[in-house]
Amino acid sequence: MGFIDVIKAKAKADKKVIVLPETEDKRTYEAAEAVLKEGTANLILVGSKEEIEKNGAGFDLTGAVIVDPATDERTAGYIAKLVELRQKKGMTEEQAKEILLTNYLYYGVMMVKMGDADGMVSGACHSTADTLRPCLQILKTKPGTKLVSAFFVMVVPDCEMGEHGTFIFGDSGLEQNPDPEKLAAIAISSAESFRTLVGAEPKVAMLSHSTKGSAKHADVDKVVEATKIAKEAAPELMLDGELQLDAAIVPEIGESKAPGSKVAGHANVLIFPDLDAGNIGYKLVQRLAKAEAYGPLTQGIAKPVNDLSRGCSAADIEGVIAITAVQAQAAE
Ligand SMILES: CC(C)(COP(=O)(O)OP(=O)(O)OC[C@H]1O[C@@H](n2cnc3c(N)ncnc32)[C@H](O)[C@@H]1OP(=O)(O)O)[C@@H](O)C(=O)NCCC(=O)NCCS
Ligand SMILES: CC(=O)OP(=O)(O)O
Repeated sequence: MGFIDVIKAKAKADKKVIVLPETEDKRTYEAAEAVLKEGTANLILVGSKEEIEKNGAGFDLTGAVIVDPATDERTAGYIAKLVELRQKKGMTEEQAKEILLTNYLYYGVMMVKMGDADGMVSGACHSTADTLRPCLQILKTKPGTKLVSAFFVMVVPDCEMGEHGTFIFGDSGLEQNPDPEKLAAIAISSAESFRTLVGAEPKVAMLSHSTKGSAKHADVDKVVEATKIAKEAAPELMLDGELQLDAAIVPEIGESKAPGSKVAGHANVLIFPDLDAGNIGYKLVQRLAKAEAYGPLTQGIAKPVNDLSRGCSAADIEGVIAITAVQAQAAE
């Protein structure tokens, strides 16, 4: 079985409730129909009942629960809770009401916060900033974590590198220019995500345009420092840097450029030095190597809420729903 089939089987074994707030997008219904048919999750669709009936016409949504914020009896409680959570940021009751009645992403996040759903998937027709901001503001980081970051699971066809073609790319979605401490935190979280989702031992490469001092620049120094911090914080983790991409994943190049490294040539978790590299890198592999790309998935957050690219397909949404359900199982 491939990566996503294993994830779907896990999701089915202990079904979770996932919220889909993008009820204006046809791909949401296409994905919802497939998820309900396969039984990977129970679904809540958030939006105006009339709009959902109109936009979802022609799809079999049997079993999906429709939640209309304008009429749902929980809305008043969500408004009060949002005010309580964001009062220090100046949020008034009128503002909270306006947000929750008009922005279904905020409503979906409040359903997760209040325990009325186990996770949320959004981002097919909203930018990453608009998708993740409500999660960061309302759900916050999970205990023991200071940083939320984002990663992709990449499944490259006909590839023996990584974990038989499966990799995690981090951060490819959220932290724009992480300093060494943040880069180290992204690496450690990405290793944990790899264990949870791929079920294999992570081998983490801290990527750079330099391998073991072959180039000199402040950008290289940042990755060297991040590698040092990560090794100190997680000495048991197989992690090395700074490594160029070829040295990280091609065994013979790893051996020649970084002899003696346990990670070089065998990395399955790739940590990019900044979001430019991470976001461009995942899209290159997705589009040119025709890899499956699931994400941006979040890590370090209190409850699972995951993003999508606006370029995603319904099958990508279906995959991310199953992954979100498995993250919810793991968080229990
Ligand atoms: C996600 C993002 C929107 C957050 O930044 P922002 O909108 O400027 O929001 P703020 O900095 O005001 O942060 C909002 C809240 O989230 C928190 N936060 C922001 N980044 C965080 C992180 N990485 N981890 C934990 N909390 C974070 C802040 O502390 C703040 O909390 P508060 O409001 O309770 O004080 C921003 O990092 C971003 O735009 N990232 C790039 C996304 C993108 O375009 N990706 C490319 C496509 S995938
Ligand atoms: C992940 C990502 O790049 O998202 P989008 O394509 O929506 O900007």
